[in-house]
Order: sequence, then C-alpha cells, then structure tokens
Amino acid sequence: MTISTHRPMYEHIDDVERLDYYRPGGYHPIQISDRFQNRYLTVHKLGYGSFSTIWLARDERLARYVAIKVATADHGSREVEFLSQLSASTVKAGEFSGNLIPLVLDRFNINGPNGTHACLVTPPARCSLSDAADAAYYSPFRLHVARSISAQLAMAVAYIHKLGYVHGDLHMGNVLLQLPSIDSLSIEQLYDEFDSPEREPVVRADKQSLTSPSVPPYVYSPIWLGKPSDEISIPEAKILVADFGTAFCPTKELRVESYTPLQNRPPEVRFEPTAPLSYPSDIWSLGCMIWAVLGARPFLDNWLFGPDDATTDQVDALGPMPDEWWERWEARSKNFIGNGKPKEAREVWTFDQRFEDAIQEPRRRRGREVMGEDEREALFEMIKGMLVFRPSDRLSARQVLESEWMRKWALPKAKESWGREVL
Ligand SMILES: Nc1ncnc2c1ncn2[C@@H]1O[C@H](COP(=O)(O)OP(=O)(O)OP(=O)(O)O)[C@@H](O)[C@H]1O
Repeated sequence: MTISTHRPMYEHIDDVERLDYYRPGGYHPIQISDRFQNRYLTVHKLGYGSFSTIWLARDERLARYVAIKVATADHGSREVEFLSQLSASTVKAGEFSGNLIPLVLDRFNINGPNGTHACLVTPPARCSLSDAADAAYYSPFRLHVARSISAQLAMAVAYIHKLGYVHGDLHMGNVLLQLPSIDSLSIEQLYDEFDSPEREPVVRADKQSLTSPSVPPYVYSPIWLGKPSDEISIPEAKILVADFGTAFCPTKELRVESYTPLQNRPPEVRFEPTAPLSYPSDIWSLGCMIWAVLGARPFLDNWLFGPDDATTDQVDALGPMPDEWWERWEARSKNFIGNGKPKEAREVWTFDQRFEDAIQEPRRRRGREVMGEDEREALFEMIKGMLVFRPSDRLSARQVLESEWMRKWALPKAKESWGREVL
C-alpha cells in the first residue's frame, strides 16, 4: 500500500489505527455491531497493526467470544494460510507447545470497498507483553513469572522451528498473554466489567463531509482486557506467540529482508545482506526478548536512531564482531578505534552493567527477589550463546531449552503456570 506523506487527510485521533490506511488496498471499514458470516457479531476493538485491525466478536453460533483479525486487502492471506497449516500440524503432533500458538477457529474473506480482506478467527487474548509492560510503567514482571514466560517463549520458538518455520518478527508486541474464558459474560456484562466501545467520528482535515465508502464514519480505541506486567501471577502467565504475517519456511523460500524492529533485529541482516535468513535469526530476537521479559528495559538501548546506533550498542555489549563485518561497517570509526575497542572518551554500557540496570536493580529497588549468583551465571551462558554475531554459531532453540538456566530456573516455572508437564 502506498501512503501519501502529504498533510494529514483526517484530524488526529489518539490510540486508533492510521486513518489514511482506510483506502483501496488498506483496512476494511468495520463498525461495532457489524455481523460477519451470519454468526460473528462485532462487539469491541482488540487492537490494530500495520496490516490489520483486530476485533472482539461474539460467535453467536457457539456462544463464545472470538478475535477476528481482518487483514488489509494488499496483505493477502499469507498469515491465514500459514497459521492454518501450523494449527493443523499442532493438532496432528499433539505436543504441549501447540498451546503456545494461536488456534485457528475459522477463516473467511470479506469483500468490501477497499478490496478482499483475509480474516482469521482465533481465541481472544488478554494483551501483548509490551502492553502489559507499558501498563506497569516499566516495572518488571515478577521474577518467577518472567522465568515462566521466558521458558514458554523458547518452547514456542523451538516448536515453530521443529515444524520447519521461522517466525521472523519476534518482539514483545507479538507475544500475547492468554485470557481466561469470558464466554459466560453477556455483551452487557462484558461492557460493565471492562469498558464499552466509545466511538470517535472520523473528520476530514478540510472539514468536507466523508463521502468515500472506504473510510468508516467512526473509529474505536481498543478494549483493555489486560493487566500490568507486575500484577501477572504465575497461573496467569500463559503466552501465545502471535502475528505470523512475516513467517516463512527457510527450506522453500529465500528471505533476506527482516521485518523485526531494530531493537531485536539480528545483525546478519545488515552485514550479510544477500545471505538467506534462517532459524538463527529468530534465536537472536528470542535472546533479546527473554532479556526484555526479565528486565525493565530491553537489551539494546531504548534510544536507537538507526542501524549504526544498534551496531554500536551490540559491539559495546558483546565485544568484537566478525572481522569481515567490521571492515564492511562504514561508520565504524565514529565510536571505535578498532574492532570492539571504543574511543577512549566514550562511556560504554557493558553486558554486566546492562544486567544490573535492566534486570537486578529495578527489582532490588522495589524490594523484590533478584537473581542469585548461580542463576546469573547460567543466564549469562545461555544469553551469550544466543546473542552471537555469526548466525551459525548461535545455539539452536532446542539447545536453549537444554541450557542450565532453562532446566533449573525457567522450565519449572512454566510447569507451575500450566499446572502440568510442559516438555
Ligand atoms: N487474539 C488477539 N486477542 C487480543 N488482542 C489481539 C489479538 N491479536 C492481536 N491483538 C492485538 O492487536 C495488536 C496487533 O496485532 P498483530 O501484531 O497481530 O497485527 P499486525 O497488523 O500483524 O501488526 P504488525 O504491525 O505488528 O505486523 C497486538 O499487539 C494486540 O494488542
């Protein structure tokens, strides 16, 4: 979809999807109370992304609530196809880790003024991990909850890899917390307990009336079914790895582009731009994500203004990069006098200091449990085996699961969350 960068067409509304995406090829205009497939009644908005809007609907046939992800018309049905295949393999494999991937309940297309939109029906979730962190003003998850979530993340990635796929966009916004069933609530009770949808009129910047059927008359901010990260308990810490919109099968498709945000993007995307990405690219992002789940801030600095900042930060934390990459890095002399050697005047944020600042200190300050020396050592060994510059030298997801930190500290907590064996 090509979006004009000229002056805005609509007056700004906080906390809603981009209004200029309501155009041919873009979002489908949906209003609360719209009905689809003669069974799904739209009752609220759940969220939105660059490629979709997500709606809470009542499945009137089965008396339950569902999430309907309605893709932009340009996006096609890739995610729907993909998750349907994963769901089918999950049912066949019967493995526990299938519980960590959204179950496809239904799929259909909507034809509308902006084109044909692939729709994916899955169970509704509570909120994303990043929404939970935002709601807690970056107070971290409790340590045992963070351990449980970390183990589940590794299990989900190992499972996706075992089925032959790379997720390709692992970050906190794409991991959801599962929602205990709300099916017994009537729509009125749902609105009482959470909140009812508030509609905001879409107003053209030139004050002309809206005449295009491409644009909805009203938009809605998402319902909050979530909880702040520091209030999540162990039984509530059950995750779903979502958004398979950029997943791929590395044995069937060559992918060199990464859609992962800079903070979690593996370095080979930049330094080996023609080499196809594969499973290790997910392992880098998984390492960054486990760090972000354990800590109150991400592994890389929050303030990355571009790829050179990310590379500088990676070298500061992890030491020298492969020599051929170093030679290829044009901006290397801005902050370094040699590979892994920072300019003298520069204060470097080391790996150990990051651990203190992100993981230990925020909990210590709040009087909460922090990691002991043994756990710290085991965690370092695992994370340093994941955040390795050269993709072929990284641990596999299976090896991550076999690491001491996972076995001793994380997997037992995942077992507590689910109240059953998880591996
Ligand atoms: N099943 C669900 N239940 C509740 N909320 C959901 C569900 N699926 C998605 N969301 C919400 O919608 C947001 C966007 O979803 P998602 O990332 O799948 O959309 P996207 O269009 O593919 O976005 P992106 O821009 O990340 O590619 C999520 O961060 C989450 O807040």
